Amino acid sequence: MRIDVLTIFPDYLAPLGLSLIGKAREQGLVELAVHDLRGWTTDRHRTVDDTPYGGGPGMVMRPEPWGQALDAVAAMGAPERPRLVLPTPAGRPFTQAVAHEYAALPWLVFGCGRYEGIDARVAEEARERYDVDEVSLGDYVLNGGEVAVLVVVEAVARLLPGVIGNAQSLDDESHAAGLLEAPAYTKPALWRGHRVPDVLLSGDHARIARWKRDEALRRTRSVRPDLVAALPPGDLDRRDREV
Ligand SMILES: Nc1ccc2ncsc2c1
Repeated sequence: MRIDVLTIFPDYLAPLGLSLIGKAREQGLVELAVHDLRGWTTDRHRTVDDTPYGGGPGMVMRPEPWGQALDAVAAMGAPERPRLVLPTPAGRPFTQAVAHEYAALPWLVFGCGRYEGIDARVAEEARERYDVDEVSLGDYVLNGGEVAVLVVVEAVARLLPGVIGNAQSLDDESHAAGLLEAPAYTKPALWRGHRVPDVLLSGDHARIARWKRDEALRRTRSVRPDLVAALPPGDLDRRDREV
């Protein structure tokens, strides 16, 4: 997978060179390039923002540098048509399903907005050369898209074959099968008066699997009933409904 990131704060993306993503890059599983948007400005002050039409507070990112930058990046991988991902509080929810969708793509280009956002014509015009996707990480607002890109890139890259050592762990984690994961425990069996549930020490794999399923259901019903309601009808058996 190729990943390009456009930002006015390239240093914000430095963590992508560490640990998991760093190894994925070393293994050639991910090819990452971070580009400074100011490289496509033409004035002495390298201006990327201006006052908003219609008034209001703050500044809006100018379309010209974005247009030039997106032209240049599209040309780097042509004739492939990349997915342009624009993190924004006004986007569709970024979920584990979207992470899997992205992980199946050959090329992601991320555009990091700042200020009050990017001139709306940039996303419109980019559709000529990109499949454009505005995504939200949740109902809160950051100062820019960079932190959101760090989250999305990690969520996607870890799904790529070979990036996670034990791929099986992807199957049991939260949201993998529409539920939150069961609580996890390790040694010691007794810690500050708190015992590990006996079933996990039983060695009875069928009972353990059932316990994990029950706990996942209980936890999901408690904090994310919306996820239980969204499960396909066939996913819950009669016993599940009794949990
Ligand atoms: N450009 C921008 C600004 C704020 C924000 N908050 C969550 S994603 C995002 C993206």
